[in-house]
Amino acid sequence: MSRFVQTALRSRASSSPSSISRRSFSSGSSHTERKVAVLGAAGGIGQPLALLMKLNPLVSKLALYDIAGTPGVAADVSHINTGSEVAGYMGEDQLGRALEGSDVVIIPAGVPRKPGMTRDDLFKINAGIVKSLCTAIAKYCPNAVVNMISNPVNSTVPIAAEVFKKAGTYDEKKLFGVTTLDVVRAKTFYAGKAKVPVSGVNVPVVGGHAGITILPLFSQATPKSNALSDEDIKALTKRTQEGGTEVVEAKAGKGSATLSMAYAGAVFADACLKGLNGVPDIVECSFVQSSITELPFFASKVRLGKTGVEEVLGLGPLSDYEKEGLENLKPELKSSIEKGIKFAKEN
Ligand SMILES: NC(=O)C1=CN([C@@H]2O[C@H](COP(=O)(O)OP(=O)(O)OC[C@H]3O[C@@H](n4cnc5c(N)ncnc54)[C@H](O)[C@@H]3O)[C@@H](O)[C@H]2O)C=CC1
Ligand SMILES: O=C([O-])CC(=O)C(=O)O
Repeated sequence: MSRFVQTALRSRASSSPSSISRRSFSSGSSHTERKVAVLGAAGGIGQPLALLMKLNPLVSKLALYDIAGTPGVAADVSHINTGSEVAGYMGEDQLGRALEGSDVVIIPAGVPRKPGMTRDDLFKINAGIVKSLCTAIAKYCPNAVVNMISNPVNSTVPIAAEVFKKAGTYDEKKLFGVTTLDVVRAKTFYAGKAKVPVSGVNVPVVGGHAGITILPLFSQATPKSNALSDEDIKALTKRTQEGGTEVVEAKAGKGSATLSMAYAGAVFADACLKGLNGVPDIVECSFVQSSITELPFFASKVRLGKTGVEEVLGLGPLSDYEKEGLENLKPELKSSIEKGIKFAKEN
């Protein structure tokens, strides 16, 4: 079992981060030392996410953990001449050291979907993986901000909350389900249909992260477009809700979104780091503990700050179509949340 070879590769380039990285993940104080750990770092999401975090000037230490494959990924990423120090950790006996001192822990560990599966079909395997990783987080870096990518997010976030509660370390301000890919897709699809430059587009996406629980609020999209009919909005909503399935089917058995997810995960982690560093007015959508509906967890816009969630923002005015979508998603989201809580309580 423990033939795990430790690999701690350290590279600290003396040069400052490249201009590319500065453009990609901008501003904020880059002087605060921040450690980011990626759990599942050798996977389809983990590898490009490790690359993008290595390009982020706000990161000073990058810990790459997986049950296999991290020595190669860490060696590779560590040669990039940006300022952060990279270390690879492999196997459970090295998890503690990977986590110690982390400010942000990103979790893309677990199995992805194949065609014909729902995200909930991943519960059986991923629930246990998330539970054990969160148990270690509670022990080794209880104050870290946690970015949960592993599916089904609608259940894995409640599992994490229960694990932290049991350990006495739960801080609802520090637990985030990463729903940024839904926003990324909504922006791209809206810009394409409305024929506006995507760089200026914003679309809030609320609810959860599976099928109809993903509710893009195109009525609040900016810039406003008068070119879109009700039918266009319905089609954009459906495409956003099924964006993950579109990729799963296109990959035809070779997994789900990895590159766009790594991008989305890097955008969200960058926002968390900026918030921690005191950069004002950082707002992103995320699946968090919430009281804006009757459900205990809900995705909406949140303001990020020095302690994590500074404010959970309300839903704002909804169109009739969105109001209907909101009511329709609640039963499924409620049952996914309850499934996660039940699992964590019984295991
Ligand atoms: N939140 C979101 O928007 C999205 C979530 N996902 C989810 O992200 C997860 C990962 O997807 P991929 O990277 O494509 O899968 P993958 O199979 O390519 O990579 C998963 C990695 O997790 C590792 N792993 C398994 N058990 C582990 C453990 N106990 N500790 C640490 N690492 C462990 C594996 O060794 C593997 O390297 C899936 O659950 C997928 O559904 C995927 C896309 C979007
Ligand atoms: O669809 C999947 O299984 C992966 C995922 O969450 C996404 O791409 O949004």
